[in-house]
Amino acid sequence: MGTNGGPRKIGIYGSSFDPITNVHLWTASTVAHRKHLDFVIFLPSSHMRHDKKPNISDEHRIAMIRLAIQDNPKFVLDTYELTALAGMHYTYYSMRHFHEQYPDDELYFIMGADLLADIADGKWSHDEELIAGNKFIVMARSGIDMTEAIARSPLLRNHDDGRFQLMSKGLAMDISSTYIRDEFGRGGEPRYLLPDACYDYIKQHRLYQP
Ligand SMILES: Nc1ncnc2c1ncn2[C@@H]1O[C@H](COP(=O)(O)OP(=O)(O)OP(=O)(O)O)[C@@H](O)[C@H]1O
Ligand SMILES: O=C(O)c1ccc[n+]([C@@H]2O[C@H](COP(=O)([O-])O)[C@@H](O)[C@H]2O)c1
Repeated sequence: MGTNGGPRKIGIYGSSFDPITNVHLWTASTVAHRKHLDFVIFLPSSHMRHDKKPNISDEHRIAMIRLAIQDNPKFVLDTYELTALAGMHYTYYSMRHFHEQYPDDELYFIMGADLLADIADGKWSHDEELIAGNKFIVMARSGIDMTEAIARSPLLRNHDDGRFQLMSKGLAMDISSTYIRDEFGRGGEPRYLLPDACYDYIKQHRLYQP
């Protein structure tokens, strides 16, 4: 039960988390605060994804998410996609799983506007069922017009009944995992772009080295 006695509001934040960054944490916390979410599930994506292969093992990705979220009781790790069978590792199946796990709660898939544009361009699996059956919190990203992305896609515009909650973060903070990986790989110093414990973990395990 949520704080107001109604259903709980749960955000599901999917990413390869390769590695988790301070922007993942800050965006999750901003969304949770503004949208009054009871908690946010951090959902690391499968190594079976065709579009994004992780650069480190699932164990390392999980370990760093644990270190990053340990002090925040509203942040929870779920490894569902890491054990999903091939072909069942898509967001549609994950959301179906979470609806079964939390049947009385309101679920929101949290994503950046770049992903909304990808869905508009037909790049996601089971997009009809995913959109029809879910609600989304979409975070603005510079250079992407969210309302235009919805308008240009028949699928998105015909489900534009309030299920897309568009949110401008108020600050264009663009720390990417790619940038951090490149810095580690090329002798840079990405120290304050991710939690100290994750920085130390990467150094200790010599991750992202060429
Ligand atoms: N600065 C940001 N503002 C809004 N959304 C973001 C931002 N960075 C990432 N996201 C969103 O967070 C989710 C996970 O992003 P992801 O981890 O792929 O980003 P990334 O750090 O750029 O990763 P990579 O560099 O490995 O591609 C996606 O929904 C993405 O749109
Ligand atoms: O289901 C899909 O077809 C699909 C295609 C691309 C991305 N996703 C999900 O979107 C989330 C963020 O993806 P990305 O590419 O920003 O790391 C992550 O949970 C992925 O599993 C999902």
